[in-house]
Amino acid sequence: MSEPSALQVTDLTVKFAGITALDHVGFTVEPGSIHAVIGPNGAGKSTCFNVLSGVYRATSGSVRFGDAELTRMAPHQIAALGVARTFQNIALSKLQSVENNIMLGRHRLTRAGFLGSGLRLPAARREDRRHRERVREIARYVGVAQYLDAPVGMLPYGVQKRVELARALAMEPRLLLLDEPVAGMNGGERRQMAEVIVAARADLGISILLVEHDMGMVMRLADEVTVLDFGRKIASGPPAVVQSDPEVIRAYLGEQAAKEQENA
Ligand SMILES: Nc1ncnc2c1ncn2[C@@H]1O[C@H](COP(=O)(O)OP(=O)(O)OP(=O)(O)O)[C@@H](O)[C@H]1O
Repeated sequence: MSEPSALQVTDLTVKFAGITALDHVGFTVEPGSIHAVIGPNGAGKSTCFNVLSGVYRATSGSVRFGDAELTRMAPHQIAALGVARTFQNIALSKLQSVENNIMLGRHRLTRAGFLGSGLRLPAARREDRRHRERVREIARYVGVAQYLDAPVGMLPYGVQKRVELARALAMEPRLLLLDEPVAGMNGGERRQMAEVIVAARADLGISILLVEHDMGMVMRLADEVTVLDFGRKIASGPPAVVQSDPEVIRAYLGEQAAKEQENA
């Protein structure tokens, strides 16, 4: 077991042509905690996630996971450190079975590699069997074991989201980045997903960083919340404190007013 590591974001700035999407943002995800990043539309949440997982480059600032500096790493190098992510829009192979999709998460842990498994060498076969056993275990854990042989595209949306979580867990991560894990789900699906997230933290001891629009979910799940607005951090702290912060209320009321104006 490797030592638990904190994720430390310091002075993170990301500029696109003419837009400062993140402006000197800082926060720490403590080992074993659930940390939420929230904020109105366009606040910079996705940009932040994309920098943490190596998809976007930071303009300046630092992201450290334990001793590693992530800002200059490619996505696969970050994944190899034990940082797994899910996507806002499901990124699974729709025609492939649930089992094969979850297996993809185990690639970084596969020693035999493509050549060995392609030639069906005995060692590769044994390894493949071991990985498939773990995949079935994880599938049971997130409640999708009954769908292992089904093509992902045939399954209800809420199940697909759980398969995506299973694929991320199959990487045996130390830090899990969840991008809007309950977006588009109904009430029952949201509750199930929340239970799995809480259980994953408790049973596996991993840290979880989530971006989420569902405030009820954030308030129930998160130990710490960081609030962004127009790329700046405007508040941080435990959910109850953040919820009653005047600047946070103002930011969300501003968003509400903008929506009402759009609909008028
Ligand atoms: N690839 C990009 N190129 C140019 N501008 C971008 C890019 N990605 C994000 N932005 C801009 O950066 C700002 C922050 O966007 P971001 O998507 O990070 O916000 P968000 O908080 O995730 O919003 P939402 O809740 O709507 O997903 C926005 O002004 C957005 O238009």
